[in-house]
Amino acid sequence: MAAIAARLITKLVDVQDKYGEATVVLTGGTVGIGTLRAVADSPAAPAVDWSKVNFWWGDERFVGSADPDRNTKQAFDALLSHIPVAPERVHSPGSSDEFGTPEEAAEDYARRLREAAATEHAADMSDDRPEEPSSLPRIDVVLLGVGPDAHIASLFPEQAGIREKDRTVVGVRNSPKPPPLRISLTLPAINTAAEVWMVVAGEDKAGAVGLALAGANPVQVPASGPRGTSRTLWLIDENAASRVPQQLVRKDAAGA
Ligand SMILES: O=C(O)[C@H](O)[C@@H](O)[C@H](O)[C@H](O)COP(=O)(O)O
Repeated sequence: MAAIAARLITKLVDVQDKYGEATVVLTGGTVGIGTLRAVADSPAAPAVDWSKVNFWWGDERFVGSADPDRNTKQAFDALLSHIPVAPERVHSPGSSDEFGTPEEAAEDYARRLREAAATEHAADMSDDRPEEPSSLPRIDVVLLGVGPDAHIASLFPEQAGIREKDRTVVGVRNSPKPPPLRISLTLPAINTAAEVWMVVAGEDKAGAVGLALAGANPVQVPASGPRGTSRTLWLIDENAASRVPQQLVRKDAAGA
């Protein structure tokens, strides 16, 4: 995960050079959180101006705000509490302390994303600025783990979330991975990002990765759906890559 961390640090520095700030969407799970820990441990971490990084989450478990299951809490423990973030740039999805249902928390999160997009639109003085603000701010990098069933964020095979076409954020019930209640960005929202990085490790993911790279239908294999507008990177270890045709594997990515 040190290699993914180094790549992320470099990316954030590059984006800050270009735009003055950078926006990253984090994920939960062992690889997502392990990557953040590796960023915190990296001697290159101070190269990023962390006070000018906007943090959002691709999904969150709908539990109490102090629950150790919260992706945001795990991200704070792994990285955010070790770097000088600007609190107003850290956009944690709402918890079950603040909202009665995951759908209400999803609506609130979608509203905050819209507001960030509107603020960005108002500040954009460029000639090619669109007339209307979009419903999402510019996203530079989305990190996504992949489950053994090929889920990404909290979009699970055959469930309503992965079929969602209109909304940017959905409430999720009956998640096969505990806890059952979650909120998640939708695939159309994820696919507005410039870069999507699939971060995957372990042999139990090999089937999911193989099917995704073979171009399976995202409703059955959500991991085949994400596409960054500039690029989509698969940063996977050798075990997770064991069912990918060898011609598609670039060895420098192995062990990432
Ligand atoms: O909240 C979550 O659980 C996730 O965001 C989920 O999508 C995760 O990223 C994958 O399940 C991969 O998790 P692992 O890296 O632990 O396999």
